[in-house]
Amino acid sequence: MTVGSVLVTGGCGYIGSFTALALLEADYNVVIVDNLQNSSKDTIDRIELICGKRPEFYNIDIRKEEDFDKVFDAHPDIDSVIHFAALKAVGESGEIPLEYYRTNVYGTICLLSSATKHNVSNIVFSSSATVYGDATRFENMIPIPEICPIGPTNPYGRTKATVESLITDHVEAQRNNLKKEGKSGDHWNAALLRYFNPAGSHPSGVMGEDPQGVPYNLLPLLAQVAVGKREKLLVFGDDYASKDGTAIRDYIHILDLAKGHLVALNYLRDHHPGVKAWNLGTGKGSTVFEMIKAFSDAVGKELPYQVVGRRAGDVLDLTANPTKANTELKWKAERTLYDACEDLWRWTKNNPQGYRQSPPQELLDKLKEDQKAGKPMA
Ligand SMILES: O=c1ccn([C@@H]2O[C@H](COP(=O)(O)OP(=O)(O)O[C@H]3O[C@H](CO)[C@H](O)[C@H](O)[C@H]3O)[C@@H](O)[C@H]2O)c(=O)[nH]1
Repeated sequence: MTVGSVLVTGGCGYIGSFTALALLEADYNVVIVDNLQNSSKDTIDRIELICGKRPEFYNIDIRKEEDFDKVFDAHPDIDSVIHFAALKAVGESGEIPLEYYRTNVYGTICLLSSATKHNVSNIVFSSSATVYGDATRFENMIPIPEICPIGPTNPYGRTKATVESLITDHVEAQRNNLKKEGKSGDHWNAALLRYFNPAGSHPSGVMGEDPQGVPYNLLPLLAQVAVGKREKLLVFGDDYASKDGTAIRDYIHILDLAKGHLVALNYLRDHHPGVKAWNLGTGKGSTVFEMIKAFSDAVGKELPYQVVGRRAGDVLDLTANPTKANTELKWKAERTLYDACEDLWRWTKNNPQGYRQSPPQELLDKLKEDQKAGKPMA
């Protein structure tokens, strides 16, 4: 028995694949579209390995509305979409902003236009805490609540903020237009999920983040230092106004984040709230030095680093106030930073080539044992 069918754009990527897994485990049908530019199709096999169900997959370009049309035509049961597909490197977004707007903004226009033709009216959008920019410019806005005015500091963040407006305008227009026709527009809903820094891997060690090319996020880079692929971590600035001078982020375990998408989708389907923004974070900030220490502890050795200058576009503190999601969605991050570091290390040491090699037999045997014993994996 399935509870519904969901299109997951970018479903082979890090957060997308874990969300696809959470949806399948909650008995949703999942259809993934992904162009595999920064992800691997092997993700699909790992999802199936863990939950015994396989999402459908289409390799499409989200900048082509007709590609979406074909997928929706083939799956008339889809009524919801979770939209991850996007370019996401902050630094790169300053070098090729047109590509960022073309993929992130125009790609979303293609999605919404096609979705509308096919009566797909629940939209969960993968936004980012980046939309807030430097929240320390206001008084009392750390940890950051959703009412904090947005003000992204880089083109990537501005594409996310633009897409939030785009989705809001479209959903509100659909609701109003249907009302004018004397119909209910209540089935048009959107969740704008502003999440903080995703971290960690699946506890089984068979699924994790597998960035293609050079990673640019702190934890994947630290993981490369731990396995000797990189000599040391460069710490971008120790002159911030934090307790140790390094910048503060709210690191949230990937399984908690994936669950947040599931509960947001269920909330849209059950409560028809219109458009809502929710922060998905833990409410606890950690500095870069604290993260180096936490991951070094998980690895069991000191990881070398060198302090260099600040990275352009970085801000001092992005820590969530997750109260709104805690109360409205009844969702709370349950896993600790320690869990995230342990899980990331298990994934990294067992899969040094990411998805390009099979996981070690002992992990597969352990997974089977846990499944037989009915142990919940997520
Ligand atoms: O080699 C590195 C990489 C990062 N950092 C520092 O580590 C912290 C985290 O940096 P990440 O690049 O891992 O993450 P960001 O906070 O810059 O951005 C991430 O989290 C954001 C929300 O908080 C957005 O979601 C964004 O898409 C995502 O990449 C920052 O203070 C950064 O300066 C380093 O010191 N050295």
